[in-house]
Amino acid sequence: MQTSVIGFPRIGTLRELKFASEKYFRNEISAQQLLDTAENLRKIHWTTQQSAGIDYIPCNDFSFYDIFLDTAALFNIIPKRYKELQLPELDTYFAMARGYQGKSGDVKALAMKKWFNTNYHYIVAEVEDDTDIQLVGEKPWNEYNEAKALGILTKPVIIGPYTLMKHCRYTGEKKLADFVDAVVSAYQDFVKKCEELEIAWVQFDEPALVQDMTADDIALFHRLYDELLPAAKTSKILLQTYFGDVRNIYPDLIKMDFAGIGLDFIEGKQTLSLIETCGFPKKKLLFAGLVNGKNIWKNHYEKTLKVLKALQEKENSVVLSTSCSLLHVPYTLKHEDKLSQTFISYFAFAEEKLEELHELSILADVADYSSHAAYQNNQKLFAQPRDCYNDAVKDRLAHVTEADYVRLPKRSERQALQKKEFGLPEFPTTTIGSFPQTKDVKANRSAFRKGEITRQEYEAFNKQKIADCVKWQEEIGLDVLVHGEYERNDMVEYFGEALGGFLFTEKAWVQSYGTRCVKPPIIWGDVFREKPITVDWSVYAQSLTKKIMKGMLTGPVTILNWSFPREDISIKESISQIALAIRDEVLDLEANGIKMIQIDEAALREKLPLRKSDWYSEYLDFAIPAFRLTHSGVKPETQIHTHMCYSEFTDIIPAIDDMDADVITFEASRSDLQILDSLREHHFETEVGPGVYDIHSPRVPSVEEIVKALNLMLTKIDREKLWVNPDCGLKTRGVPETDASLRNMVEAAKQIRK
Ligand SMILES: Nc1nc2c(c(=O)[nH]1)N[C@@H](CNc1ccc(C(=O)N[C@@H](CCC(=O)N[C@@H](CCC(=O)N[C@@H](CCC(=O)O)C(=O)O)C(=O)O)C(=O)O)cc1)CN2
Ligand code: MET
Ligand SMILES: [Zn+2]
Repeated sequence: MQTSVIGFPRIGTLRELKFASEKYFRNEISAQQLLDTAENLRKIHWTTQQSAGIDYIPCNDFSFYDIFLDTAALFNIIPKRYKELQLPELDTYFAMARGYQGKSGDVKALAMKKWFNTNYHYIVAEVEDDTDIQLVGEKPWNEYNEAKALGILTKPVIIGPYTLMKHCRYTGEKKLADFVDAVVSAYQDFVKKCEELEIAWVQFDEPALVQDMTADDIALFHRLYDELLPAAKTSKILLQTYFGDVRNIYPDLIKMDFAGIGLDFIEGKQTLSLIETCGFPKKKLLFAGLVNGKNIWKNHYEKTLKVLKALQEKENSVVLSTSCSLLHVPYTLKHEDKLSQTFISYFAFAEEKLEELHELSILADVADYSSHAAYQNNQKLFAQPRDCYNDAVKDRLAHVTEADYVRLPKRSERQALQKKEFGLPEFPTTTIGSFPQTKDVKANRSAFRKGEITRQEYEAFNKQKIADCVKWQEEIGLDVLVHGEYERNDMVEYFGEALGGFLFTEKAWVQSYGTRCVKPPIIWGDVFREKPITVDWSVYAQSLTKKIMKGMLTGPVTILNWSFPREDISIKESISQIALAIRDEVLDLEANGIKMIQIDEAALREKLPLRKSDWYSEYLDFAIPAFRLTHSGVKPETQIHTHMCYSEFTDIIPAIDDMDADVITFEASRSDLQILDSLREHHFETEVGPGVYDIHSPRVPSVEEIVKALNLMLTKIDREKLWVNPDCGLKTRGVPETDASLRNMVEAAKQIRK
């Protein structure tokens, strides 16, 4: 059986691309040096896949920032304001991704959005009325030729026309429909170019097919491909889907002229039954996504082989594939020196998944695989009990009652009490929690980890940072302060390290956006809190100021969503366990004099199931109560804040209000402020701080700009409910821009109060 990889991590085993790109941004290396690093990485990634015996190796899955933006740029979808900067091609690209403030002008970055149900983010390309969509780039073929020179024949990957069109923003009068002809002809040119180079296979990624599709969507899909497919005469087109099943369009797909169709058998709940009921054409290749591209547990060979055998019995031509790009898992287990072999034996990262693909493809071809060592070893692993259960946790969860999910008194009463308690000015100013994670902060943590300094020295340094941060915030004139989160590497990894039941890794980085990576902890067993986690830091910070210090926690849904979850118990059970652990922390903070506590649920909206029909039954019905469980035990005067990274919750506003927080801050500055209309429409009760500026870019917002944003907000939100804050934490920012931005923000709040 042949094997295929949808996409491979591009950041490098040890994040070489991240470090090179950041050096380039700081003008420490030249563009050529960055390009060289990239070329070298691609070489390693291709040869690694080749030596693992992978048959369909992707190219053009490499990206300096994001593959969606790459596809847009390939087709000249570049807004005028970036072209007008007249920068070299690479810098125009980075200007779209990161914004640009310099000699050539001042433009914000394009919007960034989460990529389906992952913690990866793509850049939302903008189509303007006069955007002339056509093939202008060379990237896929440069990479193809680069691999070819190494003796490796690859399949170029691009975002397919349907997903591209559905995920672009149309900023002028013209709508999606007005660009269909241009898009078709641009993709036809793409295919032609592939044929000129005698490329055997081309992969069109169409994850948008796993979302609910209307009749219009299906018609659009036909419109695009019915004209495009005839252009492919010698090159074969693989229609690749992932993150779910394609139930709305499957019967159409199998009738269309694709040479191969890639389906997700991991998240696609109905994939198998679709094949069973509608069949799969014998003359097409079925790329069966059976090796999980999103989680890090070893593949259970017995289960996978059963599916493969069933597909083979029906005489399908099957290529074994990953369920999605391996971009979403870390690169390799090789550098995990501190995890014991027992733990390691349960995991497979990207490199190890190549091995799984290879082993499975061999087993699938033999009649009796059960006598093979690879199979037997795998069986042994899954047969032995894992040391991961904790009876006390199970018992506690069993005794949670309905009342534990309800905070009293009701919010409107609490809000009145809290107004008196805190005596804050109108439009209180605050931040989301983290302050710049400067070099010294990371170096201190790194030295502590390597055992170069003592715990006392490590903590003394962080305390000094906190003290400086408190002083800094007082000087800027912020109303509600934070301690700055200097002790945290990442908001989720930090709690993962502190909670029982979690494992953490050393080098298992996964790209989140651009050069930014996360190291998701692994939920190994039942989760519990051993001892207070954040209390000392918060109490210390509060002792330094008369102003209110917000305690800072991460909520259970986000901790779960940004970790690698267990596969042996339900997500709901894991989330509930984490909720109880966070509840203990909330109550300890309160008992130690912390009067405002923010429980971040940055990822709550992010993991909403891709199909609306699953939203409540499979998610919100337990995610929202889990959040309430964390804070229902506090006094009426204690103010509970939450923070969400995306404002795109128009369609679940009642659910968000139902979290029963007193205040919510969220990201609104990169998107339009439509959300505000919806909040009003739904009589949203929670006080709100829609971010007044974008922290994902180094650009400093002017006072006027913020005043304008606030004035607009005031047309939609009651004045006694509006907070003033950036749209997310400041950890990725530098000190100078943070200082300037926050001062402008406080000044803007003052002007508005007048
Ligand atoms: N988990 C998670 N998901 C999220 C977010 C988030 O904050 N967390 N935010 C949203 C946006 N995504 C983001 C993802 C990552 C970062 C981010 O800042 N990542 C940092 C890494 C943070 C971190 O853990 N840093 C480590 C340091 C790791 C490191 O590079 N160490 C060096 C050594 C450093 C030294 O000696 O100076 C090394 O290992 O080589 C630490 O502080 O301890 C980065 O990529 O630069 C920000 C936002 C959505 N998803
Ligand atoms: N409190 C966190 C911070 O400020 C929330 C971040 S949401 C990604 O960094
Ligand atoms: Zn955020």
